[in-house]
Amino acid sequence: MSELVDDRMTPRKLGRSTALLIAAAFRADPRKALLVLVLTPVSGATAAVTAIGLRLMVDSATAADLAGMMSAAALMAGALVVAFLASTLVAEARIQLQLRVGLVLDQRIMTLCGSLPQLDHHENPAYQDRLDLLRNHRQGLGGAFGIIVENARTLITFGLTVSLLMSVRPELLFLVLLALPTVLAVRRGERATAQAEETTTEPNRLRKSLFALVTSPLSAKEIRVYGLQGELAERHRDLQEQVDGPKRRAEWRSTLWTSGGWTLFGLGFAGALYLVVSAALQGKATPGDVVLTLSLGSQLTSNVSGMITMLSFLQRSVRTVGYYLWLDDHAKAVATAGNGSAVPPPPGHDLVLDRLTFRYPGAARPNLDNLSLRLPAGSTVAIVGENGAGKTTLVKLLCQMYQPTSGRITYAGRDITDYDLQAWRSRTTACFQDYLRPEFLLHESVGLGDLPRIDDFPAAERALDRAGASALPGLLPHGLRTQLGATFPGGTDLSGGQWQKLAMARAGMRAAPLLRVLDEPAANLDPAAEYEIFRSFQETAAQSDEGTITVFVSHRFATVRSADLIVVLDDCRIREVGSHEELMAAGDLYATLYALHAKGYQDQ
Ligand SMILES: Nc1ncnc2c1ncn2[C@@H]1O[C@H](COP(=O)(O)OP(=O)(O)OP(=O)(O)O)[C@@H](O)[C@H]1O
Repeated sequence: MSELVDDRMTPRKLGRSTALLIAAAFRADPRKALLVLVLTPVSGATAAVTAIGLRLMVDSATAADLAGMMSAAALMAGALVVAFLASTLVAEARIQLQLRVGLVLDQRIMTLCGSLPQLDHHENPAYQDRLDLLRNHRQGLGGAFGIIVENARTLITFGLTVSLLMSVRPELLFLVLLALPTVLAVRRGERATAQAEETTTEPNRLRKSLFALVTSPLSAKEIRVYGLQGELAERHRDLQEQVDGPKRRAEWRSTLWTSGGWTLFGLGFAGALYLVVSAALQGKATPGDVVLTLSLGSQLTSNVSGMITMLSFLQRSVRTVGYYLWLDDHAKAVATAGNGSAVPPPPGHDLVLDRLTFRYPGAARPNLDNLSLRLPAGSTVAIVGENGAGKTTLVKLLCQMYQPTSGRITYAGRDITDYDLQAWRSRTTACFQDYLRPEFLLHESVGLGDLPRIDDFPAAERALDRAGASALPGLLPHGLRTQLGATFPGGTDLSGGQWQKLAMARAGMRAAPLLRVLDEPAANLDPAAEYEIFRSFQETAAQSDEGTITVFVSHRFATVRSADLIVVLDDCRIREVGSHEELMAAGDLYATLYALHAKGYQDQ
C-alpha cells in the first residue's frame, strides 16, 4: 500500500487527475461536457472585448467621433449578450454535469471497494483514513471538471487582460508580478489546511462513528438503558475540538498570508494608475488608456481572486483525485496479487490444512497456530471451541478472505491460492456471524445467494425450507414478494432470528458448492431450532452425494454431536479431532465441555 497521499501538484499528477476528471465528464454526459468546454472560454474572452469597447468609446467621445462611439456601443452590447448567454448555458450544464459525474465516480468507488479480494485492508488504519477522506470529499469531484474548464477560462481572461495592459504601457507587467505572492500565499494556505485535515483523520473518523452510534436504531436500546447519550455527546465534542483546532489555526494563517499578498497588490495598482495618469498628463497616453487601465486593473483583481479560488478548488480536487487514484491503484495491485488462474475441480475432493498459520495484521501472536487437518469430501465438519479460539478465523481462511501467514490449504492436492479467486468464491457459499440484512423483496434477499437465480422462486422456497424458515413467506403480507426493511414505506422488518434464517437460506442457494460454511448460523435461535437446521444441512449433504464439505461452527455441543468430524480448537490450536464417540472416549476438553453443557440443559 502506498504511503500517505502526496498533495504536491506535480505536472504528472495534475495531468493524470485532469485526464481522469475530463474522461469522467465525457463518460457521464458528452454533450454537456462539450458545451461547457467550448462556451466557458468564450465567456472568458468577453470581458476583454468589453474593456476594448470602453477604450474605443472614451477615445471616440473625446474626438467627437460618432461612428466610433456607435461601433464601441455595438461591441460592448454584443459582448454583453454573448457573456450572458454563455454563462447561463454553462451554469445550467455544469450543475447537471456535476450530478452525473458524481454518480459515475460514486459507482466506481463502490465497485473498487467491493472488488478488493480480501479483508486485510479493513485491519489497516491508513486504508480507513484515506477511504474516509475520499468519502468526505468525493462530492467535490463531480464539480471538478467545471473547475478545470473555469481555470482555463480564468487563464484566458488573465492573458488577454495582461496583453491589453501592456499595450497601454509595457511597465504595467509589474502589476501581474505583484499578483504572484497572493497566489502563492493561497496555495500554501490550502496545503496547510489540507495537511491539518489529513493529520486529524483518525479523531474525525471516531467522531463520525460516535455520531453514527448515537443515531443508529441498533444502539438505541443500550444508549437508553445505560443513559449514554451525555457521555457520547461529550466525547464527540472533545473529538470535534481535536479535529477543528489544527484546521482553524491553519485557516487563520492562510488568511493572514493572503491579506498580506492583497495589500501588496493594492499598492501596486495605485502605482500603475499613477503611472498612466502621469503619462496622460504629459500627452503620452489617451483618456481612453486611463479608463482602460482602471477597468483592466479591477478586472485583474477579480481575475487574480478568481484564479486563487479556482486554484484552491483545483488543488482540493487533485488531492481528492489522489485518494481515488490510490484506491484505484491499490485495487488493481491486490486484484492481481497472490492468486492463480486454475479452475477448481467440482466437489468430491478433500480440503487439507497443511501447517496452517495465520496472524492478523499487527497481532502479537498467531491467531491460528500450525493447524494440520483433512476435511474429507462430502463430510460435515463441526468446529467447536471457546470464545476467541480461532473458529471464525479458520473459516475466513477457507473462504480466502485472508492469505495464510505460513503453511497452506489445499483442495484436490493444489494450494487453493493457485485457483482463480472468483472461480473459488463461486464454488463456495457461507453464512457468517455478521450477515447482511438486505432490504429487498423477500425472494431477492434469499436469491442473492446465487445471483443468476435471484428470481427463481422455487429455489428460494427450497432454500428457506432448508434454513427452517418455510413458514416465513406465509407470515408476511405479500409472501415471497414482501418488501423487507423498516426504512421502506410499507416495508416489513424481521426479527433477529428471521434475518439470520434468511442468511442461512442464502447459503443454501448455490447448487453443489465445494464448500459450505455456516459460522454460528443459529446464534439467534433456540438450541432445538439450531439442531434442526444442522440436521437439515447434514441431510442435504448426505442425500445430494455431491461431495460438498459442510463446515459448521457452533458453541452448542449437542447440536453438532452427529457431525462426521468434530474439531476442537483451543487457544488458536487444534486440541482434538474425531467423532463424538471418539472424543467422549478420550475424556479431554470436548468431553468436559460436553458434560458441562449437558448438565446445564438438564438443570434447565
Ligand atoms: N479482524 C481481526 N483483527 C485482529 N484480531 C482478530 C480479528 N478477528 C479476530 N481476531 C482475534 O483472533 C482470535 C480468534 O478470533 P475468532 O473470531 O476466530 O475466534 P472465535 O473462536 O470465532 O470466537 P467466538 O466464538 O467468540 O466467535 C481472537 O483472539 C481475536 O481477538
